[in-house]
Amino acid sequence: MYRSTLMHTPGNPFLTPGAMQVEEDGALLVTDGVIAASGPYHTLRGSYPEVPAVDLRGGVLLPGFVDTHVHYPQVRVLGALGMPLLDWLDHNTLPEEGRLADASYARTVAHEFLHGLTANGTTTALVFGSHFAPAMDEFFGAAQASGLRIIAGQVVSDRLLRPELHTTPEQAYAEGRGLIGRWHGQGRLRYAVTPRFSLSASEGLLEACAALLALAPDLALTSHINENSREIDVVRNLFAGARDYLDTYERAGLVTSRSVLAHNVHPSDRELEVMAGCGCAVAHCPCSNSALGSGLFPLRRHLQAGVQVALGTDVGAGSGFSMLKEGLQASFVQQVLGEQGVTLGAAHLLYLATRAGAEALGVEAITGDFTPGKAFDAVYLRPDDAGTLGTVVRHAESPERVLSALFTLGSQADVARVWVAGDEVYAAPGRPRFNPVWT
Ligand SMILES: Nc1nc2[nH]cnc2c(=O)[nH]1
Ligand SMILES: [Zn+2]
Repeated sequence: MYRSTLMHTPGNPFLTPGAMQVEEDGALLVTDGVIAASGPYHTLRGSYPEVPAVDLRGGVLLPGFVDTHVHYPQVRVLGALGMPLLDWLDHNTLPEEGRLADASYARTVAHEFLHGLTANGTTTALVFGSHFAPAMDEFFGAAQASGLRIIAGQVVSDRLLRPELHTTPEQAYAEGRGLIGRWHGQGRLRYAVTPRFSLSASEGLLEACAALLALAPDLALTSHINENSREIDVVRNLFAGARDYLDTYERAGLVTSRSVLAHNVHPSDRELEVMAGCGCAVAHCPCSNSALGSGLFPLRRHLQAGVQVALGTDVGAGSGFSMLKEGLQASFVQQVLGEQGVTLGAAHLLYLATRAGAEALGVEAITGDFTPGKAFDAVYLRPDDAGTLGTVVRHAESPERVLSALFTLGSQADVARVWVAGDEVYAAPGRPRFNPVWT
């Protein structure tokens, strides 16, 4: 049993006011990694007098974060500011992605990347992989050892990047099939078919991706869409017969309820309608959109069309692995949009960072909130008493204000412990260990 302040969003606060549930002195009973009961601590204590409680008072226990868009080979190139997308790819990012041809280099990067996720409280992620199959074997091996829930795949491209990053439709299919056979469905791992974006993918390569997607019903598909105006112009010229950017994927059969497309900063109404109809989700990456000057995300139009939206950090165009920071930036972007924006309160941010991500990835029956029956995937945030966040939290007048302070001021430094399916996958170094106590 875990005793803490609990906050989670089993409902959707965009549809239902009051969708966030808070238990100021709450408890979760966890059996074999699954939440068996939840409620006020004293109620659970009465029902389960013999069960020891881990005392996590003084902080807040949230569902583990779900990052729906983050690039494994880009951890070392975080922090290059001031470039638009295509320059940033050419000058900053693709040279580094080429270095993952060396499997031992890739192994080190995989560990650095996975540590970034766990240390920030992310327990589930849809990960854009490397162009190299051996680098993906290294990654999946490390991901399996990390205990995280990871959906990832080899990135494929056959034009306009750098020659060493190009494949062919035949090679992409053969390597993807091998990786799916070795890793898809192993423990907490799943495979995502991953064409980089239509700009770097011929129609033949997109068809090879569709053939991979047909290999199993629970494979995912992820790519980029409508991120930057210059990128959109290039795609328009490359696919003369396509109605719009989405159509380049649609014609290949890649737009389904298993698809998660990142960015969509500049969608047409038709694209939003098709995405909503198919149940294709959008990974909104506000830090990346701001850093690359891609634009201000039209959240209101997505919500009105009924498109599922979740959050992604988009490391390395974004600003790090913190889903708290991503939530804050999402809120800032909507504020900057003025009347066209959607005011995002703490409950919206928590939903976008947890349950919405689980829905986008089709894993909401397993993770994303603390309803009994879900896995115990959780992050324990314990601000330092001496810091500004500690001061604000101590004086906050409501749990909602505590949560918005966590999004505003919280960081990796406040992540004390992280669990996936009841397994502790991270404990902050130098923090006191919380031993089970009888209370
Ligand atoms: N932000 C971002 N957009 C992309 N579009 C194609 N590749 C990338 C990438 O690595 N990052
Ligand atoms: Zn990306």
